[in-house]
This record gives sequence, structure tokens and C-alpha cells, in this order.
Amino acid sequence: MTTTSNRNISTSTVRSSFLPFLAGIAFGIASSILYTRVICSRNQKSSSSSSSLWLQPPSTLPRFAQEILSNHHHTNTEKISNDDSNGESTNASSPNTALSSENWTEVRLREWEDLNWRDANGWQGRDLCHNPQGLGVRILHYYYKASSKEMVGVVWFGPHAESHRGLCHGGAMTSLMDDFCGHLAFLHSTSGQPWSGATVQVNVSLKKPVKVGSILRIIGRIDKHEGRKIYVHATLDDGGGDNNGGSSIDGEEQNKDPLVYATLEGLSIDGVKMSQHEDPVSKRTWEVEVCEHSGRLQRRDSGWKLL
Ligand SMILES: CCCCCCCC(=O)SCCNC(=O)CCNC(=O)[C@H](O)C(C)(C)COP(=O)(O)OP(=O)(O)OC[C@H]1O[C@@H](n2cnc3c(N)ncnc32)[C@H](O)[C@@H]1OP(=O)(O)O
Repeated sequence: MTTTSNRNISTSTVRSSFLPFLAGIAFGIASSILYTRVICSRNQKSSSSSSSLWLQPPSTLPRFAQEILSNHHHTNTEKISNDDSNGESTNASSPNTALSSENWTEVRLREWEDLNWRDANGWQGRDLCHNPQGLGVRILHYYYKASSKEMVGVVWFGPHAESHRGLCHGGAMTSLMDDFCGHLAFLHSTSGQPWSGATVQVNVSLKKPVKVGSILRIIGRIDKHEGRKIYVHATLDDGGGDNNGGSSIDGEEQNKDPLVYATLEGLSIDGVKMSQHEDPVSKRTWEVEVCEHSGRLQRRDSGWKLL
């Protein structure tokens, strides 16, 4: 009797303490499934949507960039000779006005765009600023005007340019300035060849932090060409207009002074040969042509004709 009742007591005790335990486990499993399915999928969604935001520059460029792209549209081959005339300089501080003067050519190097050609012709990696798949600082376009020795570029600061919490590394801005100084000097070089010269000084003044994901403008000119020394001044800014968030009370866009993020005083030495290669690629020259697809003037290296 005693034994049976003890058994009953112990069975019911076990039942009463085991059931909540089982229920607890079931609840735990259900919660973890719920967490995995709902919370994690939400996290995955947000991380994938935020990362996809940053994999490419935005498809809609700011107004200054659209102006740059539309204002250099030419089809008249007569402009090619004008473009090469080394005329007097224009005011580099009003670039959008200068852009409408019809003498800008898009600068294109095959090694920036044709990655198979690049790999087959001695390059060993990807360009720091011109890699079409690059996620750091990426120059989307360069336009050059020989008559005023000016260049303007559209630049995207991608996710790999980040330093502290959504802000870009000063080195990303400085890399951009180095590239700008070098290529402007190459375009102006007496040799008429890409990569002819070397940048020896890049004095960059960082004025304002650049946010990751920004599209900015770099604009500059050759200040002086003394002997082999080419002095370059450039400004990284937001292009003015509506890019700094300005709009008038009636909603119309205001033209504001551009916000300046950095300035450059650079020096390149003309004609320095940094590479020992002696082949058709190293003998390329700059050629100005009307692009058969867009009808736009382009300053392309002659390597596009090399098989
Ligand atoms: C074909 C492949 C080309 C690749 C090009 C790559 C594009 C680049 O811009 S590379 C970017 C990084 N830059 C570098 O790595 C450059 C490193 N520097 C060097 O290799 C050497 O300094 C080099 C080869 C440029 C020197 O060239 P060299 O022909 O000997 O010039 P050098 O005679 O020393 O100097 C010429 C003038 O520039 C001046 N100068 C040279 N370096 C500097 C400097 N850092 N700051 C100020 N002035 C300078 C000299 O004082 C001299 O002035 P002056 O004529 O009044 O006496």
C-alpha cells in the first residue's frame, strides 16, 4: 500500500515537474525557430539591401554630374582641332560655364575598361581609382580641355573608402588627387603619351569629411609648366547647385557655391619613364576621336587599335 502510494506520489511528482520542463524545451525550440526565421531573415534582408546599395554608384547622378555628361556632347569633327589648340585659359572657378564651351573630351584608357586586355598586357592588378568593379574611390568620368589645361571628373566614394562610421578615409581623397595630378600631367605632356611622367608631390588639404556613397566633382588645372615641372591645382567639391541640399522657398533649385572637401597642390615631372617596358603598349599616344557609338569627343589612347 505504502509502496504503491509512494509510487503514485513519485509518478505524479515527476509528471508535474517534467511537464513544465518539456513545455519549456518546446517553447525554447519554437522561439529559436521563430528567431531564426523572422529575426535573422529580417537582418539578412536589411544587410543585403544595405550592401546592394553600396555595390555600385547610384544610377541617378547628381545634377552637376548630369550637366558634365550632357555638356560635352559633340559631333562636329571641326572641334577636334580647336580642342588641341593650346589657347588661353578660362576661369576654372566656374566649371559649369566652362563646360559649355564645347571643347571637352572624355579621357579613356583601355586598361581602365578592358580588363582582359589589361591582364594580357603587363598589368598585375586593378587600378586603384579606375577599376570598373572597384568599391573604394572610383573615378566614373574624366573630361579634359587642352585649350585651358583643365580637367574635371565625377567621383564615387564607395564602401571600401570608409574610415570612421560612414566617413571616408583621407587617403581615399588623396589617392584621387594623386590620380588626377598624374593624368592631367600625362594629358599635357610634351611626349603626347599616356603614363609619361611621374607625380612627385601631392599636397592635399582635407577640408570636410566625405560621406561613404557620395558622388563628388574633382576639378582642376595646370597652373604652371616650368621645364619638366608641371604644377597642378585641384578642388574636390560637391558641384554646387542642389547637391548641397539647397533649394529656394518656392522649391526652385538654387545655385550655391560648391562645398569644398579637399584641395590639391601637386607636382608632376614630365617625361619621366618609370617603366622598363619597350613594346607597342608603352609607345601608345593620345588620340582625339569622335566615339562611333555616342558621337562624343574622346581622348583615347591608341592602344584600342592594338590587338
Ligand atoms: C610608363 C609607366 C609610368 C608610370 C607612371 C606612374 C604614375 C605616377 O604618377 S606614379 C605615382 C607615385 N610617384 C612615384 O612613385 C614617383 C617616385 N619618384 C621617383 O621615382 C623619382 O623622384 C623620379 C624618377 C620621379 C625622379 O625623376 P628624375 O628624372 O630623376 O627627376 P629629378 O632630376 O630628380 O627631378 C626633376 C626636378 O623635379 C624636382 N623634384 C623631384 N622630386 C621632387 C619632389 N618630391 N618634390 C619637389 N620637387 C621634386 C627636382 O628638384 C628637380 O627640379 P629642378 O629641375 O628644378 O632641379
